[in-house]
Amino acid sequence: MTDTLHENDMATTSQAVVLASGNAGKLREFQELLAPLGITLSSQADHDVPEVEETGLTFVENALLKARAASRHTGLPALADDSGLVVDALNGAPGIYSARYSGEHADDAANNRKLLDALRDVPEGQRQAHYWCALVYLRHADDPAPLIIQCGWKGDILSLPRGEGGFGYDPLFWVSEAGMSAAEMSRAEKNRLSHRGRAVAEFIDALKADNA
Ligand SMILES: O=c1nc[nH]c2c1ncn2[C@H]1C[C@H](O)[C@@H](COP(=O)(O)OP(=O)(O)OP(=O)(O)O)O1
Ligand SMILES: [Mg+2]
Repeated sequence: MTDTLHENDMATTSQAVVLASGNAGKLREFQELLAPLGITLSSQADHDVPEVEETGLTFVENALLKARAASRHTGLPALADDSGLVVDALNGAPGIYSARYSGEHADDAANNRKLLDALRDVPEGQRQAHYWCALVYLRHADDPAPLIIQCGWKGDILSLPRGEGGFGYDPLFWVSEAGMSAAEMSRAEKNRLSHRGRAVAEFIDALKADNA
């Protein structure tokens, strides 16, 4: 990701985009990741976008639903992220249900407890997982050719939480090449390695090509 602006970035500077998410952790990461581009990111809460039901069966379907609803409501281009944790030993659960794993209005702590419980009898060495991020950008609500980027991030599920940073399942997500959990990383380190950070880097390139 570049941190300087070039001439042909002008079309992307001061571009108003709505982030179709109600997740404060995601919003913070997106603001950090997109700040160098001069994109003015507002959250859907700023526009009173009603929450859309995530009825898709894949991350990408849900990201499309969220982006379309936010763009329709605001008249702005919309960026949505549908993401979650895919655990091999659980046949891919919690997957698209990651946010709702322990109930419809689940919080991160309850979801983490449920994950630890589900993996109680799964030994070290069999606790592989990956985060997945589907990023969708709609130029307008009826955009037939959205920008779609998907990235994963491999890790292992710990038996006890570690670290205070990040959000969601980060305290249980061990990244062996970094020797720490995602919640022990600096924000910059997580953004450099993570599913979302790398998807946003690819998105920035795609947006530049789109605006060129
Ligand atoms: O980097 C991450 N670090 C930790 N946990 C993460 C991460 N990325 C996704 N996750 C978890 C959080 C939530 O349990 C689910 C996302 O669910 P997802 O529906 O995409 O988001 P959400 O409902 O929290 O907000 P919204 O749909 O309004 O964007 O995956
Ligand atoms: Mg959601």
